[in-house]
Amino acid sequence: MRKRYGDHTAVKDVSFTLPPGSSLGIVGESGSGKTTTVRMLVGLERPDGGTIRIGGRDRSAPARGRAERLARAREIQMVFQDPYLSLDPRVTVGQCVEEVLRLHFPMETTARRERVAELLDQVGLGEREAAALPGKLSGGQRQRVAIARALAAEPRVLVLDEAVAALDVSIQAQVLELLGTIRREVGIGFLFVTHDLAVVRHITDEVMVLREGQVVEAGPTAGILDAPHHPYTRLLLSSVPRRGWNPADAAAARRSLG
Ligand SMILES: Nc1ncnc2c1ncn2[C@@H]1O[C@H](COP(=O)(O)OP(=O)(O)OP(=O)(O)O)[C@@H](O)[C@H]1O
Repeated sequence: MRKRYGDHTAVKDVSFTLPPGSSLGIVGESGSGKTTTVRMLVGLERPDGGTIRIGGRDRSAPARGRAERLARAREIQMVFQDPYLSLDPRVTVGQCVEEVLRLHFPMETTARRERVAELLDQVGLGEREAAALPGKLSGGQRQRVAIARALAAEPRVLVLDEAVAALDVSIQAQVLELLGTIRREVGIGFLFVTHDLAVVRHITDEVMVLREGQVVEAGPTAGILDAPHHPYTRLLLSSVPRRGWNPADAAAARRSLG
């Protein structure tokens, strides 16, 4: 698929397949086109060219009517980096999850409330959190709410755009573990947008490296991270701070790539 903004091409040529239940990482420097790619998938941006198909349904053209929009929304859900912005501060956690159920599934109120409790339980939240406004929760808890809300639609694919980037490292680990469990239990596919290669190693089977709106390298995660072929991938790996890391070397490698 392709996307231009004015005379700047944000996504030139990106194409991939996500088998059911698998997890694909999309990595690349800031501005490489990661977010634009997933925004096209979920329907927040319109592609200028190419085809998008989820579960056999073509979604390259804009949705026609409410039923079609809803059906598309059910198939792919997104969790953003900042749940402060994506959760309504005036709506309790329980109501926020319930709204999604009301939108997608006709159900008796009692059954719906039970399902809300079940979804919150799945992400490690209880009655106390269900009754709270998002502002009363920690960052990690809010991200759990965003995950429960996305799961409520029972999507085939969950897009996580820097979904753990804003969390403390220890909370990050808990949320990543939770996501791993959910993938095993629910069999949902993950598209994980991140600049963090440690996260990629932990949570994805395959990885796709984007540079200036194009895929420079793609394949099984361990292979790419342990033996990258493309100089740009090597550069991304050498830019990760670790013992003995020298920022000057990483900056020089970046300059030599142009
Ligand atoms: N709405 C927009 N209008 C104009 N240009 C845009 C818009 N959205 C993105 N771009 C440009 O498209 C390019 C790709 O941006 P994109 O956000 O997809 O990159 P990214 O890899 O997700 O970066 P980051 O990690 O910083 O979010 C950038 O050069 C960006 O400035």
